Amino acid sequence: MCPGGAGGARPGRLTRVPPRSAPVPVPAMASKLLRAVVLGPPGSGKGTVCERIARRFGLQHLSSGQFLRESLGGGGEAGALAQQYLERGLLVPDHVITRLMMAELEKRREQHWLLDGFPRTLGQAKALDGICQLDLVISLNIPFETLKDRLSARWVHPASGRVYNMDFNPPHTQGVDDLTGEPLVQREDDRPEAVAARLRKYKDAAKPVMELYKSRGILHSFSGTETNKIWPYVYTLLSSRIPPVLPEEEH
Ligand SMILES: Nc1ncnc2c1ncn2[C@@H]1O[C@H](COP(=O)(O)OP(=O)(O)OP(=O)(O)O)[C@@H](O)[C@H]1O
Ligand SMILES: Nc1nc2c(ncn2[C@@H]2O[C@H](COP(=O)(O)OP(=O)(O)O)[C@@H](O)[C@H]2O)c(=O)[nH]1
Repeated sequence: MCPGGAGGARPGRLTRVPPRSAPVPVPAMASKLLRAVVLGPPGSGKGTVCERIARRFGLQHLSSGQFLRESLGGGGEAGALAQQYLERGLLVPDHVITRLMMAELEKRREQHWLLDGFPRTLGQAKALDGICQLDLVISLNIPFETLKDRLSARWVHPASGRVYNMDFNPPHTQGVDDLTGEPLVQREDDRPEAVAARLRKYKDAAKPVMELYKSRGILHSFSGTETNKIWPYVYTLLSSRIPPVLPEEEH
């Protein structure tokens, strides 16, 4: 049974993940809790799209990468294990990320949520199946050249996960995080030579996950080179499932 699901009913880029302690307004008419996933290769705009969805529709944006980064400093077992993998740009083992995500989802039984970065393998998708029936899976298909360009222009604020792009959403002051004033960095694995290998690995792992969700009729794919052009379609899809809390026009 999906955490938060009642009986048989099926029930957070500029700021990559909204503050999870902040109350999220949920419209009174939303009777079922929405369980959604955004899939896509590195640089496809998952974080950007998730942040928009989270704000417009009052969903919690749950980023596996962000949870992992937060767990690193905690001195826990999951953090220590994960660190070795993150440092090498490898996927952490399924049982580590699955345990972490299940614990986070358990805390959010009563909220609408949207997963970013999880599940990434068939094993993870099956673990998610064990606790939850997904309503919606959004897949972002972006050409390789576009991904490479975006990632080489991506700058991040490591502590918060906030993401900027020198063309698309530059920081107010170059090289500095808007909220904290701390320096922005480029990720090692965003270099063009590293990107090709990451994309290959992504495809291999994601293919069976996509096939699974396609076979269930819950996969919705969006192709293009610009998030702003894809966004209205994503907005329309979400609007058919859950009432917006903010109008579409406000980015
Ligand atoms: N579902 C997952 N399974 C295994 N490892 C994960 C998972 N999610 C995140 N990680 C680990 O955390 C790291 C950071 O994840 P994050 O999603 O922030 O960035 P990414 O995987 O490099 O992709 P993107 O460029 O799309 O943001 C990954 O490189 C990987 O080591
Ligand atoms: N030029 C451009 N950059 C974009 C667009 N959409 C997202 N970005 C940027 O591309 C990079 C990757 O986006 P992100 O949301 O981090 O993708 P993710 O890796 O899939 O989570 C970030 O620097 C974004 O700011 C777009 O339509 N055009």
